[in-house]
Amino acid sequence: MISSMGYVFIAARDPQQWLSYGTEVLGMMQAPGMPAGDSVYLKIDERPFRFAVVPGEEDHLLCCGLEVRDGAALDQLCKRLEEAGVAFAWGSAAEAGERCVRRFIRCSDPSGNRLEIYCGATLDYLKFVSPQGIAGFETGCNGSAGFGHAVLPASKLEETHAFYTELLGMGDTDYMNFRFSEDPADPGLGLYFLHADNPRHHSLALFECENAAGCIHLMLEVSTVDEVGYCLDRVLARDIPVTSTLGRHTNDRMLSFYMMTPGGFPLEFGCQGLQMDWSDYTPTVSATPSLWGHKFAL
Ligand SMILES: Cc1ccc(O)c(O)c1CC[C@@H]1C(=O)CC[C@]2(C)C(=O)CC[C@@H]12
Ligand SMILES: [Fe+2]
Repeated sequence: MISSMGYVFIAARDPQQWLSYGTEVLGMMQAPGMPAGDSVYLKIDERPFRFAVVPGEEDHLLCCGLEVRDGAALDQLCKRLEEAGVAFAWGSAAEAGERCVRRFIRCSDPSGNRLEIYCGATLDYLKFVSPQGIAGFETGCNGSAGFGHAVLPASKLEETHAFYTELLGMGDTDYMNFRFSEDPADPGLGLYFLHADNPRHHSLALFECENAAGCIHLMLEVSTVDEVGYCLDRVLARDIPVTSTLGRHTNDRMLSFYMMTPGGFPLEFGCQGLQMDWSDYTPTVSATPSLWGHKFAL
């Protein structure tokens, strides 16, 4: 039912930090079609914006914007939330306008992650001109594959997984269990990878933990390995902490590295992620996160 991970709202003590980070390091574009003010809007494709950074008391992820295909899908989803007794509220017309969507609702998942679920996203078709010369980000036709993925903290892992799969209709892609100790009694920490109705291997992952920044990481995908390398050079030139070295993930074959953002959470920057066909897919359980590399510093 969810078609993609469309946008995020990020709270920042100083949104201007995100402007320089987003444009100079990530190669995103300051969104020309969005209001200039205290907030910073960053664009990577036909969508007016993908990251909205608004002034706040703390640096953290505010919410994820999940896209559904049309108004009927949104109404159907609301019915399911109502039947399940999940509280939600309609955004106002003015708020929908700010997001460049027709209609949206707000709700929270069982672990407290805030969501907006919307339909009717506007395509502004303003030419994407990367300040770092990136030809394009991988977001699918008209941005239908979303900006990338988000990994969210889920202290109530199983309940939260059920919320996204059974209520929102996302699909299981993969599961991993991380054991950080040798103790055989240690159950480890679970990580669910979930897909939306697009070819991206996962649009959302849920990691069994608490997290002050409200986000384990966000991911952006570019088209070539060179753009990943150029970005890594920009990161190193600015002494931005690399939270994981370059590596290739097992499950989605993404070649990526992770860096710290001004939001207090990392961002994964990668390429070559698998394009999946969900019509004939069996969810997997993976024993290891990476084929090579990805030495995590945190
Ligand atoms: C394993 C994996 C596959 C595909 C991805 O896009 C991806 O981000 C990951 C790694 C996710 C995960 C994380 O972000 C938090 C820290 C984790 C749990 C680790 O300590 C190893 C794998 C990491
Ligand atoms: Fe990731």
